[in-house]
Amino acid sequence: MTIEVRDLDVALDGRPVLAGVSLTVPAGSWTAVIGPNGAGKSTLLRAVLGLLPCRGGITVGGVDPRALKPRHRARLVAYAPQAPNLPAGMTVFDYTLLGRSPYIPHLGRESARDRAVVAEVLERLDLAGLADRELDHLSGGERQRVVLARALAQQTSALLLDEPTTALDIGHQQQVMELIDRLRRDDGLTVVTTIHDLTLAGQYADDLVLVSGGRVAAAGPPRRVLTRETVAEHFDARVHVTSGPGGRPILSLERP
Ligand SMILES: Nc1ncnc2c1ncn2[C@@H]1O[C@H](COP(=O)(O)OP(=O)(O)OP(=O)(O)O)[C@@H](O)[C@H]1O
Repeated sequence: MTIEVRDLDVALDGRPVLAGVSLTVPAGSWTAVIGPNGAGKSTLLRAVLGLLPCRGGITVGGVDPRALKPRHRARLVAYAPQAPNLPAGMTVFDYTLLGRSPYIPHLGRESARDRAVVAEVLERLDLAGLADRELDHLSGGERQRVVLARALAQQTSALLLDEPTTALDIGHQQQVMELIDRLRRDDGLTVVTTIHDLTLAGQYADDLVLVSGGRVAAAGPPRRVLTRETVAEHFDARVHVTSGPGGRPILSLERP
């Protein structure tokens, strides 16, 4: 399911946040949106979801999500926000089951299949042992995986993930990135993630889109986008870039 954004303008509180943003994410591919703090990355994901008033073209699988009712939109594209509100007292299983809401009839109950999908997702995310735990009794990294679990339980063809790895230790970072990669290969998912770890972004994504000051400053394969000069210009950081496996760039900070 291809995601297309054309000449997107978003203003929040009367202030332009994104201007003239265009990008294409081919079906079954993974694009990472990178950029400095406040550049507009999360705003871009929320606009693609149809959650923000904006000007410009947006289609997911040829459909404009802004034209859909929330229930139908949630069957088209799933979203894991950076800092969601997690209801205290709710269990991991029940929270993940919320991802099945778009499939449960009004005034109806979840089916055995809905519960089986949730159990499978929890298993894949190494959360099965925490299924009965309340959300406010989880670590930050566990909470982050539960938010991802809810999005995966929606079983959409397009997945938007805002900073899916920030609170995770290195093992769980790798596990989550490998899982996302496997899902898109096995199930043909189209994935867009924002991510701050540039090396991690470059290791996994097919394409990077660098958003800076609300505009697309660079886009393309990681080795073209992640250059020493680009990182210096847009992040004000000094890095050394080497070529890793498959020519993918590996960045290390250089002390001034
Ligand atoms: N509801 C809002 N009203 C007004 N301004 C907002 C609102 N939400 C975000 N902004 C502003 O829009 C800009 C872009 O924010 P956004 O969260 O998209 O950035 P980001 O690139 O995701 O940043 P970070 O890397 O820090 O998460 C920021 O200047 C932010 O202060």
